[in-house]
Amino acid sequence: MKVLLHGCNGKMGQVLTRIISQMEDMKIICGVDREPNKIKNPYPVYDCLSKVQEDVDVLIDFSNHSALDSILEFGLSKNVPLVICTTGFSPEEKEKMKKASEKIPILNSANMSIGINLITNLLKNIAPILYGDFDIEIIEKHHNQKLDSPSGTALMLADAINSSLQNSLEYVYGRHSKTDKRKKEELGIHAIRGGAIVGEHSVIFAGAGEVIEINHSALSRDVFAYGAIRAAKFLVGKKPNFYTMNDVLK
Ligand SMILES: NC(=O)C1=CN([C@@H]2O[C@H](COP(=O)(O)OP(=O)(O)OC[C@H]3O[C@@H](n4cnc5c(N)ncnc54)[C@H](O)[C@@H]3O)[C@@H](O)[C@H]2O)C=CC1
Ligand SMILES: O=C(O)C1=N[C@H](C(=O)O)C[C@H](O)C1
Repeated sequence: MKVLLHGCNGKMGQVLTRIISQMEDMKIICGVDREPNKIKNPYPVYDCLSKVQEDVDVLIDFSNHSALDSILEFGLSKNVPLVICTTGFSPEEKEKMKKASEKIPILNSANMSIGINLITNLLKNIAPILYGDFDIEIIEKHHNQKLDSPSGTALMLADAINSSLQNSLEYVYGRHSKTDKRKKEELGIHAIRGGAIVGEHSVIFAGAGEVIEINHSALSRDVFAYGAIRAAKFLVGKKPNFYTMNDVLK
């Protein structure tokens, strides 16, 4: 399988470079990064997708939401499936992704780990049982280089809870300057940034007499890279559609 790695010189790009270099059934044919010369890679790196001439089977993206238009244009014009792992997309950008997936297979997930995707499903089952007696809050912690906040995963977990409650919740991002009491329909989302934290998410159900906390810690970035590789293998050969990690794990 021939891979184009978009965002190849970033933290995730370099983890994928290391892992795929040890694989026999996958090869990075070329990379794209807006800082193409930052790192010496064992494959050619271009500063934009329009310079790519190589034939590839799949594009894996860990870059920045601002690159979405060029990624969709590349996928649509060359009929290349896209595994989009970047976070921080606006609702309009997510809509563009879904529209493009009518023509090419696109897989998008804010978190490529098995654990977070299992928790997402679990939350859809337990939130309707607990809601009413329990207040729901999400806390996420990440390294000090992360650009988007709250994390894509925190939003994905919040959306899973909200969709199981007929989208009746109001997201409250932090509580700074708030002077009124918490309302039942609030879903608090809180972001912490520091050091080298890879990625930690807690969903808290706080009741009058007990607290349930569901935690996930990524111990290294390898877990996301292995998920992206699994997603790429899943996506090649699939019909045009919008896929998530749930489809991969089914
Ligand atoms: N879905 C998942 O499981 C995971 C998603 N992520 C997301 O992946 C993205 C990248 O994460 P990191 O590797 O930690 O970030 P990073 O900042 O270390 O790397 C991003 C790379 O993309 C490049 N880049 C930025 N804008 C670009 C553009 N317009 N065109 C081409 N290249 C561009 C940068 O030069 C950099 O080398 C973030 O959005 C992050 O939240 C990160 C880890 C796991
Ligand atoms: O930027 C990161 O590092 C991560 N980003 C993703 C997110 O925004 O949820 C996933 C993971 O937690 C690491």
